[in-house]
Amino acid sequence: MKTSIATVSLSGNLADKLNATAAAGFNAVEIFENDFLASDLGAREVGQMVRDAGLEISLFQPFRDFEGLPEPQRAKAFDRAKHKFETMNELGTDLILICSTVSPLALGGIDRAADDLRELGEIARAAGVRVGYEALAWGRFVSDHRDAWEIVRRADHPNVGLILDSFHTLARGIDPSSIRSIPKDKIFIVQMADAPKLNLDLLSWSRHYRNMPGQGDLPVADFMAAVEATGYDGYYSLEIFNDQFRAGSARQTAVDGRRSLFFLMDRLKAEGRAMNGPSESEPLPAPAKTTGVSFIEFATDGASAGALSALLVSIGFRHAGRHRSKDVDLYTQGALRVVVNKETEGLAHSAYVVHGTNVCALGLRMADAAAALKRAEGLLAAPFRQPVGPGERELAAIRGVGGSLLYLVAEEAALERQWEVDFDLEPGWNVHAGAGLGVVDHVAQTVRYEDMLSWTLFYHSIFDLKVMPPLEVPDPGGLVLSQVLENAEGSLRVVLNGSQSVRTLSARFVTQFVGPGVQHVAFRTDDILRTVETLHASGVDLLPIPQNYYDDLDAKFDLAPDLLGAMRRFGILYDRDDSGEYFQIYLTALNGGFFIEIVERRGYAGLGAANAAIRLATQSRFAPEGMPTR
Ligand SMILES: O=C(O)c1ccc(O)c(O)c1
Ligand SMILES: [Mg+2]
Repeated sequence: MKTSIATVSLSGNLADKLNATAAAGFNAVEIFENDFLASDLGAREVGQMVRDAGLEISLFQPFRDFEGLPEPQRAKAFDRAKHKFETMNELGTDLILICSTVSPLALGGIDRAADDLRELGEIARAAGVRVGYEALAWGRFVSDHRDAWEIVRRADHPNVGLILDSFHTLARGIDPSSIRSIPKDKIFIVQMADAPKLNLDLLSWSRHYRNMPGQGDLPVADFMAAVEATGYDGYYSLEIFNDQFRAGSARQTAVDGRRSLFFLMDRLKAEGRAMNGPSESEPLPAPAKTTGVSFIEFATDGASAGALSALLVSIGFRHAGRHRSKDVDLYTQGALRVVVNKETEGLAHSAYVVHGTNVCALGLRMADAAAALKRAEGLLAAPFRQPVGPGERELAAIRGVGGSLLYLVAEEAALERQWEVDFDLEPGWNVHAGAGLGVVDHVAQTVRYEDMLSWTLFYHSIFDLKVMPPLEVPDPGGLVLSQVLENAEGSLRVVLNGSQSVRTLSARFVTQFVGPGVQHVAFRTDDILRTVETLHASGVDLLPIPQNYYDDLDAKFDLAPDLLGAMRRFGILYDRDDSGEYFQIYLTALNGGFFIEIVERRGYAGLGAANAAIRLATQSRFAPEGMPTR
């Protein structure tokens, strides 16, 4: 697959955009005219800069309001086009995009447009360039690729072809299978974009809310499958008008873009819907089948480790062993494995220096870690290796949120004897029931708002995680966008939170305290009342929940008085739906804002969204020192 991206999709100046495009490994770039006009380099120099970056120019665009004009505007439009053809020769590209006219002066008629394009095709031929015609979804006379194709067909000129853009076709609900019968040689380039379903006029929707294929709600896979059915082997070029991307990191957006194209193409290959030409690689291993969190690793130092281990012990963990060669301790409870790393070098230490005490790594358990690593690398994740001592296990790892690590732990490696290899363990280290916490229920990572789509794509493309409908949760300081990703069994749930407001707890965690990373971990118990009583006895500070909440629960659900009484006393939150019942408690946050949640599920599949606003309001009242509430 040949990949390309339009400069309009990326932030920064032209040099930033080209560097980001090249670094992400694209073959080519579409030069948006404004990016060229705003550059202080001439066309030849820009062309040279593109080639020096190892890229080609797939397209120069857009050229507006060309077809169907009466004289004298018609002659003027042809003159304008001739001038652009000269610029194209200097840039070193042979393809220009003409988008369907929105001019109030233009006259309709398929043949009139076809005649104009044929005449332009002759001029283009003389200039050694080609023109591609695209139907804008809001075009005045032409707003459907089928009409654009009919015009191109009637123009019947080798230098005139069609440009397809998934947004314009899919946003209007046009069936993409109409593409299948278009001869591939007449498709000059294919532009790819997705978008979330919104009730907005087509133009505003397109100019502000496009996103990478797979990040939105349009059937982009069906569109691409239809293009593949023609045998098309030209560029797939991302053209993403998005306000967040324009403000975000060009490098990140470019990587996301290429990842999204690979992800989509890989899905088509797996479904037998891709062309699979001779130069195409094999499909990647299937999305990694996960089975849960194997371990959690904290980075800390000698001075801060005391508070962390006291917290762990207070909720039922016990110190289970010391690493044989590193300043690393293991804490266990049920099947939970928590690693506390106080090393003074290596990644954990850098993570501590930059972020303070924080979760620097997560071990994800999966059926086939080697295949997962191959898939992750194929989807442009950054692999990570660090030195291991003699005889110690080496786990595959990739970089995740905030530079933290995701260890890809094969089921066999998650078995207990592996801990015995690396650690000097206490007798009975793995049979400690503690306060009844057994497994990790979910892990919540707070990220910058503008990175929400990026991390969603990261998890969704590499692992077998479904993207649940995003939620907006009110915090007293603003809204928090919350995105859950989970596997079919519910054994791995990752929550991504991000907030545009600067005053929410999430935003302050990212900007003032830890930075992007794990803000909370939820452990699961089979008996919330027993767990909460154990915690109470060991003096754990639980987040007190307002009594109003319980009055409301009482009115809403028919709860046994004893149970409701215990919930009131300890601050247990509750939810019930068709799937079952859910109980949650929160510990007050550590300095820096990291906190622990404990849940019990009785069949329940959700994450207690109905309680999130109460919890956030209470947390912001009880924000620890170092986390000012204003
Ligand atoms: O929004 C526009 O005007 C515009 C311009 C060029 C394109 O290729 C496109 O898809 C949209
Ligand atoms: Mg387009």
